[in-house]
Amino acid sequence: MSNAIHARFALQYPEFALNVDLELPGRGVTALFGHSGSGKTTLLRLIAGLQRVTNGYLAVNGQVWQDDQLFMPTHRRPLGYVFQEASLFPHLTARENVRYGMKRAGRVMNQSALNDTVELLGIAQLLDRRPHQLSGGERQRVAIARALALHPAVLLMDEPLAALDLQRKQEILPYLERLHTALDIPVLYVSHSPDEVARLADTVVLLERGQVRAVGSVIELFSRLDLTFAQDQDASAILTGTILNHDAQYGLTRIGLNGGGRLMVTQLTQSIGEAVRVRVHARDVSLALDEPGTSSIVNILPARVIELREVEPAHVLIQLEISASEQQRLLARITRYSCERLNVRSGQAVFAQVKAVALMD
Ligand SMILES: Nc1ncnc2c1ncn2[C@@H]1O[C@H](COP(=O)(O)OP(=O)(O)OP(=O)(O)O)[C@@H](O)[C@H]1O
Repeated sequence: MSNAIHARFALQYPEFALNVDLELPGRGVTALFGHSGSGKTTLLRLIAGLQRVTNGYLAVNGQVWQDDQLFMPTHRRPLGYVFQEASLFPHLTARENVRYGMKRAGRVMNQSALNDTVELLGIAQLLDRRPHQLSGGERQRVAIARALALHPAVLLMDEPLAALDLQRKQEILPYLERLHTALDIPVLYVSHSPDEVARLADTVVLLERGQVRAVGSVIELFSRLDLTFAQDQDASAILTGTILNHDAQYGLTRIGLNGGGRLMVTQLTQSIGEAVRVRVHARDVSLALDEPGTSSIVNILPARVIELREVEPAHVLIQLEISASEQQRLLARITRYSCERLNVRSGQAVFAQVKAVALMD
């Protein structure tokens, strides 16, 4: 089902108004992204039924959870909710906490589904421990397993990494990354971190002051010059491709970009043919009008200038198209001086020189 969640809510606080009408996909991770106070948590709580407004409408997989006549209470909604801090029962082991989730669902999760969840979150070694014997990241993984044990129709996550330090975040991210491919239910993931969104999201809802500013694929929204992602110091674009080969002698991996073009990155562990997403920061991309000859930069991609925008007095952000058929876009951040010297204009054919590439999955 392409659009499995339909949510329409209007809410008015003395100093804040939320007004959304959203159709969201039935699979993959949808990030609810926005700055502090933009209404992310409020929207998640409305979907969970933890907060109630009149005239709201919510349907998940064709099942109405709220309309003018009906308001399904939270405990009857088939959803999993993961909070900023794992709210595990302190007197129960991790296994008992997960089983509690199953019992609450009123169903017995079959052993193989349970094993899959335990495997997905890598918690097999932790099942006999109590919450105080787990790190913050481990507790969150158990909390996610418990939420999944409810057999939810949707998994709601409210900044599940916010309470963790950087090291714990790094530990848990690979488990969260698996969610978009492993689960066949939608995940709504509240975040105010572009890094997390770039790594984890398939779809993004960008909220600004309680309004939906944009909805679309993470790839599309990151490369748009008019949105907050590109206006950030860490502006970046996301490219998709597959592993072509590894060069053990130089410790490099070659990636074939979807739609054409190649990128060389430091050696990866993925096998040949595997799909990967890479993130390229705008500050790591420079432009040349002619194909550069001898250069220490190995990644040079033919591109076409789509759009330019001044971001600060001294810099210009440029959106480049690498492949028209696959909608592969790059961002380049160059000085206004260089931009004028090269006389960069939209529609122009250029060469993008990519200094560094971060791999995401
Ligand atoms: N019960 C309430 N009464 C009045 N105002 C509220 C109430 N709850 C939230 N707000 C206001 O609504 C706005 C949105 O809050 P919300 O928690 O949804 O934002 P958020 O995007 O999740 O922010 P953060 O990233 O800081 O958690 C804020 O300005 C907040 O002060």
